[in-house]
Amino acid sequence: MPTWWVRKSGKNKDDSHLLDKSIRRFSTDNKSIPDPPTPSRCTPRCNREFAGASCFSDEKKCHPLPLPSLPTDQVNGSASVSSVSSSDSAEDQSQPRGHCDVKSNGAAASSKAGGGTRPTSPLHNRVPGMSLESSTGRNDDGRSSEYHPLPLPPASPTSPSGLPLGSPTSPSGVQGSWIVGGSEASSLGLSKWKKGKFIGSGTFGKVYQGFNSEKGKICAIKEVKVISDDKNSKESLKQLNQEINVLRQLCHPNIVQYYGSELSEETLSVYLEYVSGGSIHKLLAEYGAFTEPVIQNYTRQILAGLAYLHGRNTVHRDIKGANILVDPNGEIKLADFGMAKHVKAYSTMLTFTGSPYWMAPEVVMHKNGYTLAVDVWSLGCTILEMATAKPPWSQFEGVAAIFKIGNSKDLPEIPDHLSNDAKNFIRLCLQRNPTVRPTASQLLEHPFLRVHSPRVAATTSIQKDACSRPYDGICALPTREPPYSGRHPVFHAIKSPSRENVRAITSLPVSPCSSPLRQLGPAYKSSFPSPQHPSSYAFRVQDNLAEFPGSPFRFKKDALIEPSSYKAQTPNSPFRSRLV
Ligand SMILES: Nc1ncnc2c1ncn2[C@@H]1O[C@H](COP(=O)(O)OP(=O)(O)OP(=O)(O)O)[C@@H](O)[C@H]1O
Repeated sequence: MPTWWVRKSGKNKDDSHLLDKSIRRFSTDNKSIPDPPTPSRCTPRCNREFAGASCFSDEKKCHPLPLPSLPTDQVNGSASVSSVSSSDSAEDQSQPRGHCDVKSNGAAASSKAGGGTRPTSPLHNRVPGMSLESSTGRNDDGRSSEYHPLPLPPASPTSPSGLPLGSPTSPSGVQGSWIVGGSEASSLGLSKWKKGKFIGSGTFGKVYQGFNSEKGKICAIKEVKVISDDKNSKESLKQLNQEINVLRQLCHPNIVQYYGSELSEETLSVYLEYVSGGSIHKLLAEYGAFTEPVIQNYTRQILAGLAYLHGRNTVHRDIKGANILVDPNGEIKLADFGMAKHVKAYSTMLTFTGSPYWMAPEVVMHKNGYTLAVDVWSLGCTILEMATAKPPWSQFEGVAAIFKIGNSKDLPEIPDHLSNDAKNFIRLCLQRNPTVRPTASQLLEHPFLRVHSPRVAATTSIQKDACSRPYDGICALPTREPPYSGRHPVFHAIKSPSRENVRAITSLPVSPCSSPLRQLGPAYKSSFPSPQHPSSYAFRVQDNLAEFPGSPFRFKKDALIEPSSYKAQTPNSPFRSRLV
């Protein structure tokens, strides 16, 4: 057994001075007024953007936002509509799930599997100065990103040569209406994807089911409204754009597949693989805590997705039950990449991002930034969530929990009924020193994930083979020994990055997550409420600051947020706040 399996948690220096420092940053004149408990969804996140690190403090780094309702003459000659969307070729879309052709440069793949030339994706009508990718029309890594893959359904026979100018946009919000962006349908200004039933809302938009009436395929459409001069809309668009930029480069059976995106006058829509089982969070709320074999199976798949993600130097930063979807076969799909970020070499990520209860100590303490290891901590928390149907530290209110995470040596309670392997696994994930936390790839070898049942092994094997198309010409997926074999998983062409020395791929600005959209009314609430936290409460911000009663933590009002929109971060109070 590798030594790190049995390594005790790294000795934790007394970090109270750091926390004190954090606390001292908060002003003391506060008059917070507790709100009544909120029944809203349990997706609390925090975001602390430090001066200089904030997206808003460095506009150049920000993704330009779509400019809604532009005069028609600005729209690249368009007669009436600014529509930014694109298409993967039919080839891409015709692949079964998992056969993806991920394009890192935004360009259509140049050749078919058979060697022929495949139709390229359309160049979109681009609004001057407006890009889904960046202000320069390039990704931050300098690669051109002139267009997105079109949201064509899998198995779509043809690819469009371009979107028509002046495509009519369907009225958003009308169920069953057509959405601009299809292939042949482009001549009609119609998409093959039809917006269907409402699935749920997140902080930054609503999710609908989409249906392709030609192929009978189903997708999920994540949609954000484009509202001129609306800060919330701007924030949501940034967040979704961030998600697009990360997701479009990923292809893994345990990561929700990106199909394409589209910007119309009214909405930014992202087309995603539809995962019908809902989130782990939802399953826990409906059916209660999972048994150990289920936890084991899900954990293995979460780790496979994470190992792939980390192999691309990308950190998810919001791993938790609500962001992990389960399909009817029990396949896990990591979702909600709005917080995800590529890790830069030697860079320190100082954004305070994530959901408090799942947040790693180094994020809370903002010690020298943080790395891929934050996802491993959150995984440990998610395992506890699966085992107890509650987030870890749930006996504490939001800031008290943050205090506990950041300034104590305590571990969250680990249920006694779990096996020793499971307990050991959790403890490894929850080591306070991130440098001794095992990587996702290493954890795949842990005895806890050893497959005892040949059925589970077969399932895992099928999943691994499913996504066999290369990324950038290199197969980035595990194709040899499955991780449960007890040997180190082999990820072709992926080097597990050293946490201290990760190569920069690109760095995309992370939108602050303090969007008030989390606090808004029913329209923004998920159709599936989180289980009530026993000690939940909300609070209101007065002036610029708010604090939890009896807590030294204070939250500065986000520049973009109306004071009344703040809520406390409890497991069922979905707020993101910027700590200063
Ligand atoms: N690809 C998908 N397939 C099926 N359902 C999905 C998909 N993506 C999201 N959903 C569901 O849509 C709802 C909203 O998801 P979304 O990712 O926008 O927000 P969230 O993760 O629930 O919350 P937040 O963004 O605040 O963290 C959730 O109920 C989620 O389970």
